[in-house]
Amino acid sequence: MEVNKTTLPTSFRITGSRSNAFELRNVLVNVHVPELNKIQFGDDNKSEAPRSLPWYPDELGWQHSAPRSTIKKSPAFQNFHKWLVAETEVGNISRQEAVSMIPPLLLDVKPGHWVLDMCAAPGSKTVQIIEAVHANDLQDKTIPSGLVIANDADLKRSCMLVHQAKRLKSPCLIVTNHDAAQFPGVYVKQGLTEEKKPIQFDRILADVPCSGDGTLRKNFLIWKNWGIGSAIGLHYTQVKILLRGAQLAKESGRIVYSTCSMNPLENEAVVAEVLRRSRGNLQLVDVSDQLPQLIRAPGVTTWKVMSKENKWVDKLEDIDPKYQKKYAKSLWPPADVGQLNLERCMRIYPHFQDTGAFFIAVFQKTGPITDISSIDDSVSNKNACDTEDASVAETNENDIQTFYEETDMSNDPDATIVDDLSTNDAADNFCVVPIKRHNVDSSKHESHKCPKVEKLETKVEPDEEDDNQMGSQKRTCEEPFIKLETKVENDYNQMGSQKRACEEPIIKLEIKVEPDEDNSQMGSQKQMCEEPFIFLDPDGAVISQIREYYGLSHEFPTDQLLVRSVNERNKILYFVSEPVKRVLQAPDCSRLRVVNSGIKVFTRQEANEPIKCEFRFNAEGIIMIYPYVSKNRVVNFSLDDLKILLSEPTPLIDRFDEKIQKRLKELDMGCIIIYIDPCKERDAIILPVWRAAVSLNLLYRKEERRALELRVSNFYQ
Ligand SMILES: C[S@@+](CC[C@H](N)C(=O)[O-])C[C@H]1O[C@@H](n2cnc3c(N)ncnc32)[C@H](O)[C@@H]1O
Repeated sequence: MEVNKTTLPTSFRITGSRSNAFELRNVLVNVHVPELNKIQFGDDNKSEAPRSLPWYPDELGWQHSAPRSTIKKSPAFQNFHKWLVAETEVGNISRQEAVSMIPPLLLDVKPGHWVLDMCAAPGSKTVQIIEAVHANDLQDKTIPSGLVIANDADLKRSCMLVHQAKRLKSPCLIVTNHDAAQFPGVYVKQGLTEEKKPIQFDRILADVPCSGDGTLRKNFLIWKNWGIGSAIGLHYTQVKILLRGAQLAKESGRIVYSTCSMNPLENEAVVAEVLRRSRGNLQLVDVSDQLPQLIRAPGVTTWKVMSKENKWVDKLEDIDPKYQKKYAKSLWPPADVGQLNLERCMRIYPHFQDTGAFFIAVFQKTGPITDISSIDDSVSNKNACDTEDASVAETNENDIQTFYEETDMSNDPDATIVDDLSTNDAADNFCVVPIKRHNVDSSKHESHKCPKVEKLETKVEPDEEDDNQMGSQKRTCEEPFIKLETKVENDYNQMGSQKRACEEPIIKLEIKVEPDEDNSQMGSQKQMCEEPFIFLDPDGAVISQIREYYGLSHEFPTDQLLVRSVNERNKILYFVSEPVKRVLQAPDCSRLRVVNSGIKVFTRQEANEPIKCEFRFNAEGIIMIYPYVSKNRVVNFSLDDLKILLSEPTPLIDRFDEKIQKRLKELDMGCIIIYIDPCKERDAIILPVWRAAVSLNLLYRKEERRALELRVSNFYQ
């Protein structure tokens, strides 16, 4: 308990599948850590320099405990902090609680896997999953082939997730917004055949809402609001979510269940109940040999339930009969608890290795999980934890809620929300949900545009990539019928750059409607933004123009390019992986509330002078598409040339060395790729650049530019 009163160290991960992960780790190890080690802090003169988490693979997980005052005082720490912030902004580093890194590692995701992250927001673990799906990108230089569906019942939080995951630029991701316990089954095409089967996943993560008592070290409200009722109520939701996950897993698929709670009612009791309901078709996996340096305790096999009167109760029958129906029988250990291998679950306590607390159970599916509704429920308290009859379930859910509301407020999300959701760390804490049924009906498609998240608002400078100075229309909802006056307030919310879901400009735009356009859809502008994903004809005019101009190889699957507006002058072409395409094209895909998918690969460019190709590369997709582009539009730069490119927004071509000038002058105005091979141990830098009449313009957002500048300055150290 004493450890829970101390400050939690800050932890972060260097993203593992990115080309520069090892390079960044080397900068940390060789540049920052030695500098920080020179500084002595505190009374005991102990260094608080970052140290790697011994159990995290490849030395890519880190932790440091320097207090804010230290960071402020020390220039070395400030440098380190600046580096951390810049690399975090562009997605090369993720701030994440150390224990929260464990479930995705045990999920054992492989490239090409289909993965469902059931309760995914704000997305720390989704990011790890995406990294694992992309682990072979570097070796193969192939188009990633996996599928990651990241789902959350809370739309606002789904949008935070979009923002978070977007930095990884993955064409494999679909973000959805459903109650995980009712995640819809959609029929998808099997391989190359036309046969369609209900979607099933190789891997499922159920990082469920919980009471959050494992986050006591950073979430002070838990101290105040914790009560016995929250776990009892959440147990029900957790069983439903995990059962649905088990159903959606492929046979032989793996499911990881996790909570940031230490309470057996939310952990072993849920695991035991789901094992019972799966009738031998789920097994707990022994993961004791994995992450060997991680100190952990086994799952417990005995526990009690505390009654409303604050008395420990050994079995349901000992509860006052008039309240018995308020408790699920599955809250108590089942009679066969000894046979369930609950000791294979993993408990991490704060004092083990200076972290928060966490619970993890890893399952393997060995056979079909019978339709839950047909399971005989005679063993458990049918009333309290049944999915057979929705109305019964709902009544009981509400009963349990009301019952505990009388004495404590721990189920009130407002009482437990941390007050700052702007960092992952803080958002990680937001685990407690109201026990009330989510009003999410997958058959009804009310608007699922991301609402504005006031706290995430940020200013985007006018020289942002898509607001570039080249006279193009502002990045709006891609809707064709609105022309923005050039003077716009560039005040966007920070939810990522994909307008449809999350990038609603905070509207202070003067809009001018072109009178001669078809305005029939104007009334439903919102609707427009929710247009389905429209795949382009690979032999159509748009793709032919791009293919010809950039010498795009036929190996590049242009049939995975899509637009998100019915307008012919589509502004942005997105790319999705083949499995994502299969899902988006499923006949019943409309059952899925898709919040976001696809990475931007091409953007329509308008220029003052005639240009041969209307589309330029987009920074989001450049690394993926580079191997497929003819070298005719690629210019090799040295690090010195790169420094000139970064020295100002639009450096004149004449400033570069003569060879480069000559090469640039051979190329007509339009988009080019700059390729920099800094040295053997480092990965190439590949940049989209606009070659204007007399100058160059790096097509990067300012955060990306800042991180690149820092990286270049590190090359010179
Ligand atoms: C513990 S947090 C998830 C943290 C996340 N996995 C991560 O690593 O960033 C639990 C999440 O579950 C969501 N949630 C609550 N009830 C849900 C439900 N019935 N279905 C799906 N998501 C739910 C909450 O909105 C919250 O974002």
